[in-house]
Amino acid sequence: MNRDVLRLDAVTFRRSGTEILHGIDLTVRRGEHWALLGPNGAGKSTILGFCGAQTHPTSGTVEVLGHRLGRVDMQELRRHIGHVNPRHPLRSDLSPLEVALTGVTGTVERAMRWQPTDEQQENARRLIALVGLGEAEAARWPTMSQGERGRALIARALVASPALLLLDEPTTGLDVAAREQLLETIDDLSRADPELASVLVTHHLEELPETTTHALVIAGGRVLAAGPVGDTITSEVISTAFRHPIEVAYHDGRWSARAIRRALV
Ligand SMILES: Nc1ncnc2c1ncn2[C@@H]1O[C@H](COP(=O)(O)OP(=O)(O)OP(=O)(O)O)[C@@H](O)[C@H]1O
Repeated sequence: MNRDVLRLDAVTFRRSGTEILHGIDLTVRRGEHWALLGPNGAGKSTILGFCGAQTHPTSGTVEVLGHRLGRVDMQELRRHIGHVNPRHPLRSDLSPLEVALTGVTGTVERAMRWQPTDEQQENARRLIALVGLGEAEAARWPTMSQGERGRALIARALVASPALLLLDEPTTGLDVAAREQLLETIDDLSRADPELASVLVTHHLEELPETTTHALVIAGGRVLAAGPVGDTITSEVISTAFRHPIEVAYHDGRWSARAIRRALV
């Protein structure tokens, strides 16, 4: 069985006459959890756009779940990818369960004239409990906290049993407790389904889940380092990426970073 979930080969991307990505290679296999790290404007969201079958590269090839972009119905492919976008444009006052069910129809709002089956309801209810929203039946999207929204969106992403989960800065804007709870939820998902693969975009090492297996560090549209997380996230690589002297540390499954201050004399 082919274990590649995602494969980018020599991918470039050009917009408005400027090359934004220069020859990106990335292979994600089943059960791997990748972090995409880099400063503002590095090209992380653009790469996630390929992973999510949202955009085509200018040159190079992208294969998602065994299908080459350009030769496949992108909309159909997207049904098998769970994409958690913090700017999810939902407007109506759906409950967490209803938000999760929009993942079945692949719509932002509740689909017109559509009723979930008992089995779909049951599955969505199970996922809502899994992400820790089992007690939040009365919550409604417009007044949910950022953390509750993030969890509801993860349940929505999982409802179609995706092989690939994409998380775009899932913990941005959360307080420390909500961030830690969400990271724990992500870790639980990885442990519950050893075949699930994921790609998580962040600027912050502190926001990497413990279950992160690999990292790709990018700056200025180029890969600086990629591979197993422990070999890839080093003070040297992160300092180069963020163009500032930074010391990284790893303790008990979690990463942190701080600037190296010049000693006072
Ligand atoms: N459609 C576009 N037209 C022109 N430039 C674009 C377009 N989309 C992205 N860019 C540029 O490409 C670069 C990479 O953008 P991208 O959003 O992928 O970076 P990022 O690493 O996700 O950044 P951030 O961390 O700030 O979200 C940026 O300089 C951005 O301005």
